[in-house]
Amino acid sequence: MTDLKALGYVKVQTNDMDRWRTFAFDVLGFAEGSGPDPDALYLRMDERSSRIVVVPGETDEIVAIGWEVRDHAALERVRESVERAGVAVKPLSVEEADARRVEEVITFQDPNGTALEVFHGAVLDHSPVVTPFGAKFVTGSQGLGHAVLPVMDPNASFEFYTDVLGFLPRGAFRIPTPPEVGPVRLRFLGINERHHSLALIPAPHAGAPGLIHIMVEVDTLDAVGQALDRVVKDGFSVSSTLGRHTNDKMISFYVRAPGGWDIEFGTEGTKVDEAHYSSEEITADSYWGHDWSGSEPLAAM
Ligand SMILES: Cc1ccc(O)c(O)c1CC[C@@H]1C(=O)CC[C@]2(C)C(=O)CC[C@@H]12
Ligand SMILES: [Fe+2]
Repeated sequence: MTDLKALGYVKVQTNDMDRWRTFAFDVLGFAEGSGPDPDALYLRMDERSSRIVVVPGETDEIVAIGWEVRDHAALERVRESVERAGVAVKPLSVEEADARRVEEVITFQDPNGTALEVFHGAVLDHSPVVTPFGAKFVTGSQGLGHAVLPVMDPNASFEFYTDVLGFLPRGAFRIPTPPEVGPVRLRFLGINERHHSLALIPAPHAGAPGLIHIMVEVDTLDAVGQALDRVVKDGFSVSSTLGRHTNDKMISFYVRAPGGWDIEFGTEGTKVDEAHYSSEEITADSYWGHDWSGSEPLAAM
């Protein structure tokens, strides 16, 4: 049983803040959130003050992934488990926790060098969530969505996330490769009813951007279609056309964010009942759609 409850927040940096501002608010339709850094963009989806934080930087890359636990006791259990695995854990200061709008937060690196944060006690913003095009994001106990990370050592990463952090395997997809390459499996991992909060894709190199995609879910197909219309109209690159995935049943499209990774924007994700679930291997990524042929190469691949 894992103490991690949900994907809480994601922080990324970019060298094109202006394009990101347009992308976040005018195209994808996030609400404007709040936070302490006047130079940052705070993307709001729900009663949290922000779910995605975009800060200026030299390079485009992931800064931190925030995983949520129930309370202080759960945070202590995670800290002990990570330390037992031989990984150094750093508690962040009260000021650093305040800046993240949480009560307490620790940080450590996953085997790929990605900075993870584990926190409890999110501070809520009770003002209405006013998204520019009226979209409603699906979050709550399912968290903000999912993150897909490139990993250089897939087995070490899978073992860390399952054995140390308690993620549950939620199936795999064997990526079609020539026989001489051997099996390459994209692995899905969950911690709540969302089919996957994390997926790991074997990739050749570490470093920027350290991210394949972030998925966010809205509550209607119309909101997905309307976002896709704005993506095309504003000249953002559609990495994958609309399609329905075979595992989480989500209807989504993928759009290239400034920085060489994608936002997956979807709806109709199924909910997993862990009491009756077994891990399965899908043999196609989608029932229909999801044509990647127009995609610019991912920076991580
Ligand atoms: C297969 C799948 C099921 C559910 C998801 O939410 C999901 O993101 C995926 C994987 C999509 C995946 C990708 O993001 C990068 C390029 C990939 C590896 C492909 O070339 C096929 C599947 C693609
Ligand atoms: Fe995805």
